[in-house]
Amino acid sequence: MGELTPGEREVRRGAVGELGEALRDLVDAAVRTEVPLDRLTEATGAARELTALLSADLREVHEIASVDDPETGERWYSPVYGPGSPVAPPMVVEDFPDEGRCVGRVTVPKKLEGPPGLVHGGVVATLLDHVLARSARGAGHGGLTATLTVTYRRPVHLGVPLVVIGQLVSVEGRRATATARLVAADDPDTTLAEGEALLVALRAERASEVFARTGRDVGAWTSRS
Ligand SMILES: CCCCCCCCCC(=O)SCCNC(=O)CCNC(=O)[C@H](O)C(C)(C)COP(=O)(O)OP(=O)(O)OC[C@H]1O[C@@H](n2cnc3c(N)ncnc32)[C@H](O)[C@@H]1OP(=O)(O)O
Repeated sequence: MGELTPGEREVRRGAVGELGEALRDLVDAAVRTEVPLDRLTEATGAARELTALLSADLREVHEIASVDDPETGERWYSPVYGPGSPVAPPMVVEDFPDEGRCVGRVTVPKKLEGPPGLVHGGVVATLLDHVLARSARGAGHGGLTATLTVTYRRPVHLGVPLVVIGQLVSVEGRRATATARLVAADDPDTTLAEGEALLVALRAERASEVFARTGRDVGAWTSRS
């Protein structure tokens, strides 16, 4: 699909979000179902039909979605916040660029379980990584995560509203550092997990190489975004 007009993009974003929500419901049912074997077989056939329907026109793996905005870095299929992603929890993020801060709200579903009833540790790291990079990005210091330290202080439960706060701490040339906390919405004083990251902005020529296969100008990952 070629580039969309702003109006077309808005309409398609709405449809992508609706499909994403339906697929998240499907994934939730798939990981919680205890229906008999014949129902599982029937569902497998229906899932394969749905795959064929969507596969009639697919992007290449490096291609950026027509609903995305590569300049701002907004990704409609982000595994963290993408409205179209079946695997995203999804997290809803509010940006406070003047304060170098962003605040994510998320309730982690069954599909992202680690120990029984608890959020997988890699998912906790992913949520923290997102707000760490995003707090810097929002303040104009786009970059890739070079180091990420996660401290798991308390078990994080599935199905509980969580708040994840990212805060840009310092910027020195192409390097930025940020810190993040994850808390339960109803107990904001108890830290469940915390993160610290070094984010390094790509040099412009390196960004051109890294993102060459997307065929687009991806400005959001350099310090000039
Ligand atoms: C709106 C939506 C917001 C979305 C947010 C999404 C968040 C997603 C975040 C991610 O998942 S990013 C993906 C995971 N990360 C990567 O794939 C990064 C892979 N690593 C690299 O590409 C390079 O190693 C890296 C860009 C991090 C650094 O390579 P460079 O060649 O640009 O670094 P260079 O060697 O020139 O070093 C630049 C500076 O950073 C420092 N540095 C680099 N890596 C470091 C490191 N690992 N530890 C400490 N310092 C480091 C280095 O010392 C130097 O400091 P100085 O400027 O003071 O000399």
